[in-house]
Amino acid sequence: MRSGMIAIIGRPNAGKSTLLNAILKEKVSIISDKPQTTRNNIQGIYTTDTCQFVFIDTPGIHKPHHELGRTLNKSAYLSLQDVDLIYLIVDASKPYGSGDAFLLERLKQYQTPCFLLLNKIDLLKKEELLQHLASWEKRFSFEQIIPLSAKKEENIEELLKTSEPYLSEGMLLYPKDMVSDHGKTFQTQEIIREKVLLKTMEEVPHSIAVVVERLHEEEKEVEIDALVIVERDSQKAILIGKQAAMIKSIRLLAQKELKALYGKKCHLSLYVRVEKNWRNRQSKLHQFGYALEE
Ligand SMILES: Nc1nc2c(ncn2[C@@H]2O[C@H](COP(=O)(O)OP(=O)(O)OP(=O)(O)O)[C@@H](O)[C@H]2O)c(=O)[nH]1
Repeated sequence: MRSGMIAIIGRPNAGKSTLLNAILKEKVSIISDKPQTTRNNIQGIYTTDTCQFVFIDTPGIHKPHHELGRTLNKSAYLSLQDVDLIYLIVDASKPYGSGDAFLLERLKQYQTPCFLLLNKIDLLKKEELLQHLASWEKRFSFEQIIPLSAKKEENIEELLKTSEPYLSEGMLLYPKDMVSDHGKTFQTQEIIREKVLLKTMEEVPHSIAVVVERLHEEEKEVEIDALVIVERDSQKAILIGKQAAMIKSIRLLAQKELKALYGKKCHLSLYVRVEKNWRNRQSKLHQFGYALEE
Protein backbone atom coordinates (compact mmCIF):
# COMPACT_ATOMS: atom_id res chain seq x y z
CA MET A 1 0.00 0.00 0.00
CA ARG A 2 0.97 3.61 -0.51
CA SER A 3 -0.38 6.49 1.54
CA GLY A 4 0.18 10.19 1.88
CA MET A 5 -1.21 13.69 2.13
CA ILE A 6 -2.19 16.00 -0.71
CA ALA A 7 -3.04 19.68 -0.13
CA ILE A 8 -5.56 21.22 -2.52
CA ILE A 9 -4.96 24.95 -2.75
CA GLY A 10 -6.15 27.73 -5.01
CA ARG A 11 -8.00 31.00 -5.22
CA PRO A 12 -11.58 31.24 -3.93
CA ASN A 13 -14.13 29.58 -6.23
CA ALA A 14 -11.54 27.59 -8.22
CA GLY A 15 -13.39 24.35 -7.41
CA LYS A 16 -11.32 22.82 -4.60
CA SER A 17 -14.28 21.50 -2.61
CA THR A 18 -16.07 20.28 -5.74
CA LEU A 19 -12.94 18.30 -6.64
CA LEU A 20 -12.65 16.76 -3.18
CA ASN A 21 -16.29 15.69 -3.16
CA ALA A 22 -15.95 14.29 -6.69
CA ILE A 23 -12.95 12.17 -5.66
CA LEU A 24 -14.63 10.90 -2.50
CA LYS A 25 -18.01 10.48 -4.22
CA GLU A 26 -19.39 11.94 -1.03
CA LYS A 27 -20.06 15.46 0.22
CA VAL A 28 -17.48 16.31 2.87
CA SER A 29 -17.02 19.94 1.85
CA ILE A 30 -19.83 22.38 1.20
CA ILE A 31 -19.94 24.14 -2.16
CA SER A 32 -21.35 27.44 -3.34
CA ASP A 33 -20.83 30.00 -6.06
CA LYS A 34 -19.78 32.54 -3.38
CA PRO A 35 -16.04 32.98 -2.84
CA GLN A 36 -14.55 31.89 0.49
CA THR A 37 -17.08 29.16 1.11
CA THR A 38 -14.52 26.87 2.75
CA ARG A 39 -13.34 28.20 6.10
CA ASN A 40 -11.49 25.27 7.67
CA ASN A 41 -8.92 22.81 6.41
CA ILE A 42 -10.99 19.73 5.72
CA GLN A 43 -9.44 16.33 5.36
CA GLY A 44 -11.06 13.89 3.01
CA ILE A 45 -9.75 10.35 2.95
CA TYR A 46 -9.96 8.12 -0.10
CA THR A 47 -8.75 4.53 0.21
CA THR A 48 -8.45 2.14 -2.75
CA ASP A 49 -7.02 -1.39 -2.86
CA THR A 50 -3.56 -0.01 -3.42
CA CYS A 51 -3.47 3.48 -1.94
CA GLN A 52 -4.77 5.85 0.73
CA PHE A 53 -4.99 9.49 -0.34
CA VAL A 54 -5.51 12.01 2.44
CA PHE A 55 -6.63 15.26 0.81
CA ILE A 56 -6.72 18.59 2.60
CA ASP A 57 -9.30 20.97 1.18
CA THR A 58 -8.21 24.49 2.13
CA PRO A 59 -9.86 27.92 2.24
CA GLY A 60 -9.29 29.92 -0.97
CA ILE A 61 -6.26 32.19 -0.75
CA HIS A 62 -7.31 35.82 -1.18
CA LYS A 63 -6.50 39.39 -0.19
CA PRO A 64 -7.87 39.53 3.34
CA HIS A 65 -10.06 42.35 4.66
CA HIS A 66 -10.71 40.89 8.10
CA GLU A 67 -8.97 38.87 10.78
CA LEU A 68 -11.09 35.94 9.61
CA GLY A 69 -9.61 36.27 6.10
CA ARG A 70 -6.08 36.35 7.47
CA THR A 71 -6.80 33.23 9.52
CA LEU A 72 -8.22 31.46 6.44
CA ASN A 73 -5.11 32.23 4.40
CA LYS A 74 -2.82 31.05 7.20
CA SER A 75 -4.84 27.89 7.48
CA ALA A 76 -4.29 27.19 3.76
CA TYR A 77 -0.55 27.88 4.00
CA LEU A 78 -0.24 25.60 7.04
CA SER A 79 -1.61 22.74 4.99
CA LEU A 80 1.40 23.02 2.67
CA GLN A 81 3.79 21.90 5.37
CA ASP A 82 4.57 18.21 5.44
CA VAL A 83 2.39 17.11 2.55
CA ASP A 84 3.64 14.73 -0.16
CA LEU A 85 2.01 16.56 -3.02
CA ILE A 86 0.28 19.87 -3.73
CA TYR A 87 -2.56 20.37 -6.18
CA LEU A 88 -2.80 23.98 -7.30
CA ILE A 89 -6.25 24.21 -8.80
CA VAL A 90 -7.19 27.12 -11.07
CA ASP A 91 -10.39 28.13 -12.80
CA ALA A 92 -9.27 27.77 -16.41
CA SER A 93 -12.26 29.74 -17.65
CA LYS A 94 -10.71 32.86 -16.07
CA PRO A 95 -7.61 34.68 -17.34
CA TYR A 96 -4.32 34.49 -15.43
CA GLY A 97 -4.27 37.27 -12.86
CA SER A 98 -2.33 38.86 -10.02
CA GLY A 99 -3.88 36.41 -7.52
CA ASP A 100 -2.39 33.51 -9.53
CA ALA A 101 1.03 35.21 -9.66
CA PHE A 102 0.90 35.71 -5.89
CA LEU A 103 0.17 32.02 -5.33
CA LEU A 104 3.00 30.89 -7.61
CA GLU A 105 5.45 33.13 -5.73
CA ARG A 106 4.30 31.57 -2.49
CA LEU A 107 4.66 28.03 -3.87
CA LYS A 108 8.31 28.67 -4.72
CA GLN A 109 9.04 28.55 -0.99
CA TYR A 110 8.18 24.84 -0.88
CA GLN A 111 10.15 21.91 -2.30
CA THR A 112 7.04 19.72 -2.46
CA PRO A 113 6.04 18.47 -5.94
CA CYS A 114 3.10 20.42 -7.32
CA PHE A 115 0.48 19.51 -9.94
CA LEU A 116 -1.40 22.26 -11.73
CA LEU A 117 -5.05 21.32 -12.19
CA LEU A 118 -6.78 23.33 -14.89
CA ASN A 119 -10.38 23.04 -13.71
CA LYS A 120 -13.72 23.86 -15.36
CA ILE A 121 -12.62 22.65 -18.80
CA ASP A 122 -16.28 21.99 -19.52
CA LEU A 123 -16.59 25.77 -19.98
CA LEU A 124 -13.73 25.97 -22.52
CA LYS A 125 -13.21 25.34 -26.20
CA LYS A 126 -10.30 23.05 -27.07
CA GLU A 127 -8.22 25.93 -28.53
CA GLU A 128 -8.73 27.95 -25.34
CA LEU A 129 -7.53 25.03 -23.25
CA LEU A 130 -4.41 24.63 -25.40
CA GLN A 131 -3.65 28.34 -24.96
CA HIS A 132 -4.02 28.01 -21.19
CA LEU A 133 -1.76 24.97 -21.11
CA ALA A 134 0.96 26.78 -23.06
CA SER A 135 0.75 29.89 -20.90
CA TRP A 136 0.81 28.08 -17.53
CA GLU A 137 3.63 25.73 -18.57
CA LYS A 138 6.02 28.68 -18.76
CA ARG A 139 5.22 30.06 -15.34
CA PHE A 140 6.32 27.34 -12.91
CA SER A 141 7.99 23.93 -12.90
CA PHE A 142 4.87 21.87 -12.30
CA GLU A 143 5.38 18.12 -12.00
CA GLN A 144 2.22 17.62 -14.05
CA ILE A 145 -0.46 19.78 -15.63
CA ILE A 146 -3.83 18.06 -15.67
CA PRO A 147 -6.94 19.54 -17.25
CA LEU A 148 -10.16 18.38 -15.63
CA SER A 149 -13.72 19.21 -14.74
CA ALA A 150 -14.47 18.62 -11.08
CA LYS A 151 -18.16 19.28 -11.65
CA LYS A 152 -18.51 16.88 -14.58
CA GLU A 153 -16.08 14.43 -12.96
CA GLU A 154 -13.83 14.42 -16.03
CA ASN A 155 -10.23 13.19 -15.74
CA ILE A 156 -10.44 12.43 -12.00
CA GLU A 157 -9.30 8.80 -12.41
CA GLU A 158 -6.34 10.01 -14.44
CA LEU A 159 -5.46 12.51 -11.71
CA LEU A 160 -5.48 9.83 -9.00
CA LYS A 161 -3.45 7.40 -11.08
CA THR A 162 -0.82 10.07 -11.76
CA SER A 163 -0.72 11.08 -8.07
CA GLU A 164 -0.25 7.60 -6.62
CA PRO A 165 3.53 7.28 -7.23
CA TYR A 166 4.10 10.50 -5.24
CA LEU A 167 2.85 8.87 -2.04
CA SER A 168 5.04 6.65 0.13
CA GLU A 169 4.90 2.92 0.68
CA GLY A 170 3.92 1.97 4.20
CA MET A 171 1.13 1.96 6.73
CA LEU A 172 -2.27 3.56 6.24
CA LEU A 173 -2.64 6.94 7.96
CA TYR A 174 -6.34 6.43 8.79
CA PRO A 175 -8.70 3.47 9.13
CA LYS A 176 -9.79 2.09 5.76
CA ASP A 177 -13.44 3.17 6.02
CA MET A 178 -12.85 6.71 7.32
CA VAL A 179 -13.85 9.46 4.89
CA SER A 180 -13.48 12.73 6.81
CA ASP A 181 -11.79 14.02 9.94
CA HIS A 182 -14.76 16.14 10.94
CA GLY A 183 -17.64 14.93 13.07
CA LYS A 184 -21.40 15.33 12.71
CA THR A 185 -21.63 18.64 14.59
CA PHE A 186 -19.19 20.29 12.18
CA GLN A 187 -21.02 18.81 9.20
CA THR A 188 -24.34 20.04 10.59
CA GLN A 189 -23.02 23.59 10.94
CA GLU A 190 -21.58 23.49 7.45
CA ILE A 191 -24.81 22.23 5.87
CA ILE A 192 -26.74 25.10 7.49
CA ARG A 193 -24.08 27.61 6.38
CA GLU A 194 -24.26 26.25 2.83
CA LYS A 195 -28.01 26.84 2.70
CA VAL A 196 -27.55 30.42 3.94
CA LEU A 197 -24.93 30.96 1.19
CA LEU A 198 -27.32 29.51 -1.35
CA LYS A 199 -30.22 31.74 -0.37
CA THR A 200 -28.57 35.07 0.42
CA MET A 201 -26.73 37.64 -1.67
CA GLU A 202 -24.15 40.40 -1.44
CA GLU A 203 -22.77 41.13 1.98
CA VAL A 204 -24.71 38.57 4.00
CA PRO A 205 -22.89 35.33 3.02
CA HIS A 206 -19.46 36.44 4.16
CA SER A 207 -20.73 37.80 7.45
CA ILE A 208 -22.30 34.66 8.85
CA ALA A 209 -21.16 31.91 11.14
CA VAL A 210 -23.18 28.94 12.36
CA VAL A 211 -22.93 27.34 15.78
CA VAL A 212 -24.86 24.26 16.88
CA GLU A 213 -26.02 24.98 20.43
CA ARG A 214 -27.86 21.75 21.13
CA LEU A 215 -27.86 18.40 19.39
CA HIS A 216 -29.96 15.67 20.87
CA GLU A 217 -29.97 12.39 18.97
CA GLU A 218 -32.35 9.53 19.67
CA GLU A 219 -32.92 6.30 17.84
CA LYS A 220 -35.51 7.63 15.42
CA GLU A 221 -34.95 11.39 15.40
CA VAL A 222 -32.53 14.17 16.04
CA GLU A 223 -33.23 17.63 17.46
CA ILE A 224 -30.88 20.45 16.60
CA ASP A 225 -30.83 24.07 17.78
CA ALA A 226 -28.42 26.25 15.84
CA LEU A 227 -27.44 29.91 15.94
CA VAL A 228 -26.81 31.83 12.75
CA ILE A 229 -24.57 34.77 13.58
CA VAL A 230 -24.48 37.95 11.55
CA GLU A 231 -22.63 41.24 12.00
CA ARG A 232 -25.40 43.82 11.63
CA ASP A 233 -29.09 44.32 12.39
CA SER A 234 -29.72 44.93 8.68
CA GLN A 235 -28.27 41.49 7.89
CA LYS A 236 -30.44 39.93 10.57
CA ALA A 237 -33.50 41.47 8.93
CA ILE A 238 -32.49 40.08 5.51
CA LEU A 239 -31.81 36.65 6.93
CA ILE A 240 -35.15 36.43 8.67
CA GLY A 241 -37.00 37.92 5.71
CA LYS A 242 -40.56 39.10 5.33
CA GLN A 243 -42.81 37.13 7.68
CA ALA A 244 -39.76 34.96 8.41
CA ALA A 245 -39.94 33.50 4.90
CA MET A 246 -36.17 33.52 4.30
CA ILE A 247 -35.14 31.78 7.49
CA LYS A 248 -37.92 29.26 6.99
CA SER A 249 -36.71 28.32 3.52
CA ILE A 250 -33.13 28.00 4.82
CA ARG A 251 -34.34 25.82 7.68
CA LEU A 252 -36.35 23.52 5.42
CA LEU A 253 -33.50 23.07 2.94
CA ALA A 254 -31.01 22.33 5.71
CA GLN A 255 -33.43 20.03 7.52
CA LYS A 256 -33.87 17.93 4.38
CA GLU A 257 -30.14 17.40 4.01
CA LEU A 258 -29.65 16.78 7.72
CA LYS A 259 -32.31 14.07 7.56
CA ALA A 260 -30.16 12.33 4.94
CA LEU A 261 -26.96 12.87 6.97
CA TYR A 262 -28.38 11.38 10.16
CA GLY A 263 -30.60 8.85 8.41
CA LYS A 264 -33.55 9.81 10.60
CA LYS A 265 -36.18 12.48 11.17
CA CYS A 266 -34.70 15.88 11.98
CA HIS A 267 -36.19 18.86 13.85
CA LEU A 268 -34.05 21.91 13.19
CA SER A 269 -34.57 25.23 14.98
CA LEU A 270 -32.62 28.26 13.78
CA TYR A 271 -32.00 31.45 15.76
CA VAL A 272 -30.36 34.58 14.37
CA ARG A 273 -28.03 36.67 16.55
CA VAL A 274 -26.03 39.83 15.87
CA GLU A 275 -22.37 39.82 16.98
CA LYS A 276 -20.95 43.14 15.83
CA ASN A 277 -17.69 42.88 13.85
CA TRP A 278 -17.11 39.24 14.86
CA ARG A 279 -14.79 38.62 11.92
CA ASN A 280 -12.22 40.93 13.48
CA ARG A 281 -12.46 39.57 17.03
CA GLN A 282 -10.06 36.76 17.95
CA SER A 283 -12.26 35.50 20.79
CA LYS A 284 -15.23 35.16 18.42
CA LEU A 285 -13.12 33.45 15.75
CA HIS A 286 -12.17 30.86 18.37
CA GLN A 287 -15.71 30.53 19.61
CA PHE A 288 -17.07 29.95 16.11
CA GLY A 289 -14.42 27.37 15.20
CA TYR A 290 -12.04 29.43 13.08
CA ALA A 291 -8.92 29.17 15.21
CA LEU A 292 -5.87 27.89 13.38
CA GLU A 293 -5.50 24.13 13.29
CA GLU A 294 -1.76 23.43 13.43
N1 LIG B 1 -18.61 24.64 -14.77
C1 LIG B 1 -17.92 24.17 -13.74
N2 LIG B 1 -18.13 24.71 -12.50
C2 LIG B 1 -17.40 24.22 -11.47
C3 LIG B 1 -16.43 23.18 -11.65
N3 LIG B 1 -15.87 22.95 -10.44
C4 LIG B 1 -16.48 23.78 -9.55
N4 LIG B 1 -17.41 24.53 -10.17
C5 LIG B 1 -18.28 25.56 -9.56
O1 LIG B 1 -17.47 26.60 -9.02
C6 LIG B 1 -18.08 27.14 -7.83
C7 LIG B 1 -17.08 27.10 -6.70
O2 LIG B 1 -16.82 25.76 -6.37
P1 LIG B 1 -16.19 25.34 -4.97
O3 LIG B 1 -15.85 23.88 -5.07
O4 LIG B 1 -17.03 25.80 -3.84
O5 LIG B 1 -14.85 26.21 -5.02
P2 LIG B 1 -13.73 26.38 -3.90
O6 LIG B 1 -12.43 26.52 -4.62
O7 LIG B 1 -13.80 25.28 -2.90
O8 LIG B 1 -14.17 27.77 -3.27
P3 LIG B 1 -13.78 28.48 -1.86
O9 LIG B 1 -14.39 27.64 -0.78
O10 LIG B 1 -14.43 29.81 -2.01
O11 LIG B 1 -12.30 28.58 -1.79
C8 LIG B 1 -19.33 26.31 -7.57
O12 LIG B 1 -20.44 27.02 -8.09
C9 LIG B 1 -19.07 25.03 -8.37
O13 LIG B 1 -20.26 24.38 -8.80
C10 LIG B 1 -16.24 22.64 -12.96
O14 LIG B 1 -15.45 21.74 -13.22
N5 LIG B 1 -17.02 23.19 -13.96
